[in-house]
Amino acid sequence: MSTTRGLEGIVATTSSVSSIIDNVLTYQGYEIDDLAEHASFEEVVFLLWNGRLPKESELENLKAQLAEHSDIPSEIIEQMKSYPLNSIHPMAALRTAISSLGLYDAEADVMEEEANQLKAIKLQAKIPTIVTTFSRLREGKEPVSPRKDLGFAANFLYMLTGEEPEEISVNAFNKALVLHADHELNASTFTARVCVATLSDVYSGITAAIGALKGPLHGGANEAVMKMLNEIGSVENVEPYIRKAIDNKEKIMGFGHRVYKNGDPRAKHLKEMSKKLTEITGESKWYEMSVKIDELFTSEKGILPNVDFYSASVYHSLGIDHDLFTPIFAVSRTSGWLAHILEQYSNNRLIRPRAEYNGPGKQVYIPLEKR
Ligand SMILES: CC(=O)SCCNC(=O)CCNC(=O)[C@H](O)C(C)(C)COP(=O)(O)OP(=O)(O)OC[C@H]1O[C@@H](n2cnc3c(N)ncnc32)[C@H](O)[C@@H]1OP(=O)(O)O
Ligand SMILES: O=C([O-])CC(=O)C(=O)O
Repeated sequence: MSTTRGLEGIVATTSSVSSIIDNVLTYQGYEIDDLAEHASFEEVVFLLWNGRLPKESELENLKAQLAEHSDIPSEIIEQMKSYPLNSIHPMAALRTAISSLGLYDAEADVMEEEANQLKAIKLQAKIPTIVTTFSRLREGKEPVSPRKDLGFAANFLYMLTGEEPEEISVNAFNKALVLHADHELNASTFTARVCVATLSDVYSGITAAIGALKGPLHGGANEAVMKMLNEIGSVENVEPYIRKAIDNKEKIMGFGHRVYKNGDPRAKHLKEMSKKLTEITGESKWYEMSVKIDELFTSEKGILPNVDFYSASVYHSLGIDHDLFTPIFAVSRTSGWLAHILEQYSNNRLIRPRAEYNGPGKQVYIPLEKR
């Protein structure tokens, strides 16, 4: 047996959900550049789950279903009120609340295809409400109920603030959701597939995936980028900060990728959005600092920014709390996780690789009193 650290380069499944070939990312054959430019998040959800773009009536139907299921059980709100609201990370709250949500779905363990499709709708519809409810509760405010007449992106921003968002914010947020929706066999998606391949339920799969996304080497990096930008504080401080980090062999968050060695195709869209939004907020420094970090780190190390790097200044410009960046990633990626979960069920086999043993040789048991 031979091993590959971190399963690098190992092809672990076939999938038609998304692909990364020659640095080009596609969802069901549609290039990300095209989708980022033209598609609504709801269209992308339909695409990922059905393998084709929706017709107008199909899109309306999906939107209506998402709106219909967007309220969360009052028990979940009550439970959230009992969380230690001001000391926990919203990703921990989200992981717990999604797991609890399964308790209130009488069909959680029903394995028929139709039941699983309905669970997918419910989860996609409710995850924004959970994230925004948590955010409101910890601010000591009443949760804002979802508005059935707003689209997915607008409704999220509305539930967060209680105010109808401006079109420019909705468009930017929609594009960010589209860009984060799926990404082949990334760590959290693989986690979801491993979980449901035991024929465990959809809620377990999404809960497991949230746990994997939370880490700073994966989805948690977007919040870590904003922390770094805050620490640096000004464009002048970029160079000494980054040079010191390079000398100390520290990681620069938001850079590097297991698959993309020539750059993440999503980053340019977020960079452009960061430029526009920071100009509007009058806080161009976040964009300028990001560009300077990018130029310096790329030229010194040849390591390029990933999706998490410029998304930090984008979300900050939308007025979103920094520790909600990763939950927002989860709101979008739930669509991809669900597509992969449904695909896994449709052609399932238990996922169970091997480990090469490197522990001690044969040992003889020594009774406790003689050790
Ligand atoms: C949505 C997402 O999940 S995108 C990724 C988000 N994560 C981050 O931004 C965290 C920072 N980046 C990283 O930690 C890594 O680049 C990962 C985890 C994304 C990819 O890891 P791997 O594929 O294992 O890359 P690996 O660690 O082998 O990197 C190769 C070399 O580049 C270095 N490197 C990679 N990324 C970085 C970075 N961000 N900062 C500094 N050095 C880095 C590694 O230290 C390693 O150097 P070495 O060969 O001298 O040991
Ligand atoms: O694919 C990966 O390893 C990480 C990533 O960029 C994502 O999940 O979007």
